[in-house]
Amino acid sequence: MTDRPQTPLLDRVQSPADLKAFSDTELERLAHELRAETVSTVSETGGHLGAGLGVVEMTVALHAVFDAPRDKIIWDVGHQCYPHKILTGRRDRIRTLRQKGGLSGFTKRAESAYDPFGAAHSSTSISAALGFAVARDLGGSVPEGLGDAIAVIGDGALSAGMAYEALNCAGHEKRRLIVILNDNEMSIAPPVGAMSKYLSRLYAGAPFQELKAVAKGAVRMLPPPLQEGAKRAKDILKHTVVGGTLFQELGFSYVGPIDGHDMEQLLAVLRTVKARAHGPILIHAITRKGKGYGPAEDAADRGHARAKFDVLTGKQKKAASNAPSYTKVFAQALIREAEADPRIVAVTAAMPDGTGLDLFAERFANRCFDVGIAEQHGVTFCAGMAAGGLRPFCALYSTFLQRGYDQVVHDVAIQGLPVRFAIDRAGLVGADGATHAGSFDVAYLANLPGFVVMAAADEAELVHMVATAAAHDSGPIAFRFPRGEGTGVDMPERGVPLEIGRGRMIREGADVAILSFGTRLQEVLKACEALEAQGIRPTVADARFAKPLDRELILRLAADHAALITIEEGAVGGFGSHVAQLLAEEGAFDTGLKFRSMTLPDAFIDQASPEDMYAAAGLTAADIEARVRALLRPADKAALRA
Ligand SMILES: Cc1ncc(C[n+]2csc(CCOP(=O)(O)OP(=O)(O)O)c2C)c(N)n1
Ligand SMILES: CC(=O)[C@@H](O)[C@H](O)COP(=O)(O)O
Ligand SMILES: [Mg+2]
Repeated sequence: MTDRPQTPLLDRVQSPADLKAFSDTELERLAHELRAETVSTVSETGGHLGAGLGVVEMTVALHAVFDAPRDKIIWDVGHQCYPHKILTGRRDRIRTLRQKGGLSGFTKRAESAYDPFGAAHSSTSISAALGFAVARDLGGSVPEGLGDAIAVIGDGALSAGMAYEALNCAGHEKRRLIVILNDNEMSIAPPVGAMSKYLSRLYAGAPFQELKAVAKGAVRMLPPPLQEGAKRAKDILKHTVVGGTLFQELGFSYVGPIDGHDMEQLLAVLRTVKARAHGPILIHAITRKGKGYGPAEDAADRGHARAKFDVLTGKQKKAASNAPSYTKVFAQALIREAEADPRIVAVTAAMPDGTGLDLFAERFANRCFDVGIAEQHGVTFCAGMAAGGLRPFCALYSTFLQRGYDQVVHDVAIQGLPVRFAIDRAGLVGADGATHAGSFDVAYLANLPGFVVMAAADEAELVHMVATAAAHDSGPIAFRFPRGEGTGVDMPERGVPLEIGRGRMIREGADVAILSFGTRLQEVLKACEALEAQGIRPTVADARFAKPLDRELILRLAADHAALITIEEGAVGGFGSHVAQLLAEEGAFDTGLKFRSMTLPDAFIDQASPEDMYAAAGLTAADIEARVRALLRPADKAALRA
């Protein structure tokens, strides 16, 4: 535990209502305390740091001016919500963030009435806020009441198509709706794209400088007509920026740019907007990611996410690694393939570090594309490049690929285009919890005609799968691998393409066959040791492919064993379901084969360590052992041995 900061004002806050009694000067001091409390918390828990530090003043000002939970404050992504959680009655549990049984690292409806809408994937806030605004206007009813709807969205999140769909609809609806654009000129990596440049231009000029200069007189900076009444609000708001803005063209009143760390200015703007605004209004606040904590502010990622760290130095407390991460192995394998094949290109959707494509970009700057938070575009962009004769690798987290599913079906699969999907963060990911679990990709890809779907059992297998994907030109292909370290196996210099649809035998036994798909293989092998000690001899195979299935291998396992168990790090409807379908079609059950499919349960699993999450999912070595024993009742075992 670190030395906790002194927080006399914060100590008086049980709920946002307590902020109403504070003077503006006290609110400013409260923000300092809240920032210190946030740093201290994340130093103990790890988690998302920089984004929360950047909205400390905004959080205080919003809660001081508006009346949550009646007013709905919707944080986009939710990774910046720790200060909000501290102010909304969760300070006593804040140091349980992202841990088993603790607070979620994101906003979550089940956790608090102050989290009116859950998030963790980006760019949903404006749509959700507009939904609340319509519910308010059309007589919807919720226990806390329905007041203002306020979306706080980052400049990075504003690169996603969904945000524009919402702005477009909100501008048309003309309902009172407040959107705060928290512009810190950062995504996780530096932001990309023309929109980002446009936002910079909006505040690069004189107006923001003027606002800064007169920060102390922020009320006066608001165009007088705003104070005069609603009928001229639109005009007033327009004057804080030179010329019209895209947002105005979309039907929003535009206020800004304002200094998102200047409490006086924030309070003045929010109070005026609250009192006067009609229709949709966008407040453009300029902030700095990591604000107020040197080691975060000075970091290239402005302290986006951190392991536990020392507050004084910012040094993170990371466990030493025993093996390279799957992500790095993927990136290096892709670089090797790309050295040999100039047609290989790679796409990331705002996650260059997370997907390892930062390494690829260092080597092949003009063959690597960061499209921003735009998974849908990223998928179709790859489809276009594939149609044009390139060999695109679309590197996405499993959970974010969900965003691009229609594009996968309509633009890639139906056209049979050879897009290579490198699916990182497959399976349960730990502290980010259910929103980030890579549970569904096998289920939603292996049902698509023409798709090849692979899962790596270890990092050497991953290298071969990268090579397999590079060589596969006849249609779409996907390979999945988990977050974190590999197993430490010997690594090949370069991958060798696998035969499509062929699994591999790991060990020959007799009593039961275990067919593994993905990295649960390590748990299977551990279970086998325990089973051997009890006189049970399992056969183990690594399926490698969920599609096409290795029919020959599976039918042989079924024929040679009384029982067959599949195991995977994916939801029901994935690999095991396809195996069951094959066995049923081939009549394997008619001859009495016992079959079980071990998958993730039909439930969303809350955050914990990956190990605890897999225990909750019933996919550990002990679970496998128990499943085998339950299947092979003593009578069966005796018969098998005879
Ligand atoms: C659909 C989706 N893609 C990718 C991510 C990963 N992600 C989380 S936060 C983030 C950056 C968001 O940038 P911004 O909205 O500007 O917020 P900031 O962190 O700068 O405050 C990204 C890419 C995500 N959460 N959701
Ligand atoms: C908020 C968000 O979506 C990302 O910051 C995510 O938490 C990154 O996850 P990894 O740590 O697995 O890269
Ligand atoms: Mg940002």
